Amino acid sequence: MSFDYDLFVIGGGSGGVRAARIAASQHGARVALAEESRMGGTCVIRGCVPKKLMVFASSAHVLSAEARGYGWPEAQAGAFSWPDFSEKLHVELDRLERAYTAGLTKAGVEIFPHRARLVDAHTVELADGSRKSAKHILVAVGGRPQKLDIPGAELGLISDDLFVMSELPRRALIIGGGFIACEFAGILNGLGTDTVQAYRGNAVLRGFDREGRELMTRQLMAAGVDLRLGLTPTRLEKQGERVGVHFEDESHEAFDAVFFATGRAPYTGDLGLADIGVGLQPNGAIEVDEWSQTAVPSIFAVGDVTDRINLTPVAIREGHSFADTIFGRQPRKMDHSLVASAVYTRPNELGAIGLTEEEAVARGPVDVYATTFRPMRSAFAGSDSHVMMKLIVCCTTDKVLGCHIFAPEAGELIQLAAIAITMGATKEQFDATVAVHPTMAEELVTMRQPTRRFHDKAAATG
Ligand SMILES: Cc1cc2nc3c(=O)[nH]c(=O)nc-3n(C[C@H](O)[C@H](O)[C@H](O)COP(=O)(O)OP(=O)(O)OC[C@H]3O[C@@H](n4cnc5c(N)ncnc54)[C@H](O)[C@@H]3O)c2cc1C
Ligand SMILES: NC(=O)c1ccc[n+]([C@@H]2O[C@H](COP(=O)([O-])OP(=O)(O)OC[C@H]3O[C@@H](n4cnc5c(N)ncnc54)[C@H](O)[C@@H]3O)[C@@H](O)[C@H]2O)c1
Repeated sequence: MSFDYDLFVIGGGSGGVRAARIAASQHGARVALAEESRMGGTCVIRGCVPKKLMVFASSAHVLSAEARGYGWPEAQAGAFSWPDFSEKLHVELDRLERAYTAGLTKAGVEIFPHRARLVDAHTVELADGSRKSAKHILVAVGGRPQKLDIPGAELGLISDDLFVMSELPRRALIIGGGFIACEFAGILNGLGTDTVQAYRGNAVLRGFDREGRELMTRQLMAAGVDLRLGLTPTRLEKQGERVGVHFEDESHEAFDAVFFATGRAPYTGDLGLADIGVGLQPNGAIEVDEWSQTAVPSIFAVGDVTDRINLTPVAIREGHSFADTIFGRQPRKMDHSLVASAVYTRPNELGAIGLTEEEAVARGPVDVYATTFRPMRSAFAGSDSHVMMKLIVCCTTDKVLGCHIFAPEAGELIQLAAIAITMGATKEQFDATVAVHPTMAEELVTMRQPTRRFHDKAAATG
């Protein structure tokens, strides 16, 4: 049977672009890709990249406060110009979008600027009505932000909206306590918006190490975010130009903008997947095996649409592994067992890899090496900001099972710790590493005595 292409990719985001480019340029496959919106997807256009640039923009007050502590009494951030920043931001995103498109074109990938859906195991239909056949189809359509199912939810915004606002809200509510809620609360607060964050739990960032969560919760409050724990909105209503919000505790307040940061869901509606036998989970995620293959052998899926670990480097690695396996005769699986991540806030970020203390203790036996301290950098400047370095060590193998860092640039630090931990480094090897002094991260190689020992699993968990 002959096909128009060897591979048709649906979705030009992190996973789809990488798979298409590698299949075409390194393995000589005939590849086409459909993208319904902008090339680059969530990470480049409405996620990691604009978010991180906004984190940098929002750091000015923290930096100027530190400068005052270091003998620059007049250091002030001054007024922030959203129009200036926004114009520059969009020039940069346009440049990146062009670079992604050029990379694919150079690799020989044919691009269709349309929405695509599946017709059968080897055929996709584009929004212009044309149909294309392919030996393999890769679904890499990502996810979409989810609002809460409450009356008036249509008055609320989602993360995509932050990057295209014509002006910054004077007073904003962010609903949620996950990655996006914490990063957005930090950004808006840092840019001068009066920011309220409502989270239903008792410490933000569920799933992260408990101590890190508590430090992040305190940091958000200390930075000026009005973080309200144990609170959920029940209804939104129009209140003139503003949005009125009713909460569970029967309180009511008005905001210029309300952002739902309440999770994302795989974007599989109306793709025709179930009709052709592709298995879906209740939340719409495509079911795949360890090779990212669906129940239909010619159809594969990578990235957020599979709801495994929803991070850009994971989508990229899954897409790359798929292309090498299918077109390069180099079978490679993505290993999801050790993936580092970071939450980008100021002054400290939270970086993590591997088991949290709570997960490790439940498995036992483990030793925990942890230190929380005021580093000389913030102490000298007169700030009360505390950092944390933590290693979780298996008592049987001496392997470092987890590392948690709450510190300035923790994203950068955890990236380096992740190399050693992915290589299977032991605590003895961490200890054998000579410190770099004076740094905060030297604590990772100088903690000699366990802070807590959990040798009896029953006692530890009981
Ligand atoms: C605000 C925010 C901040 C983030 N920050 C980080 C971070 O700092 N670090 C990190 O690692 N991750 C971050 N993420 C997560 C990261 O962006 C995603 O994990 C990553 O983009 C997933 O890549 P993907 O290829 O699966 O999907 P996407 O990048 O979402 O790409 C899917 C593409 O498919 C297109 N598409 C969808 N349906 C169709 C269709 N039917 N036909 C044609 N095209 C279609 C979409 O338009 C989109 O371009 C962030 C996410 C958000 C929302
Ligand atoms: N720095 C990063 O790497 C980064 C940044 C942003 C996003 N991301 C990725 O994007 C994904 C989506 O981010 P997110 O912050 O939207 O999701 P999330 O899963 O991290 O957080 C969702 C939040 O919404 C709350 N929530 C969910 N349902 C609720 C309900 N019914 N009532 C009240 N609260 C509710 C949850 O308690 C949680 O605090 C992340 O999981 C992550 O994989 C990564």
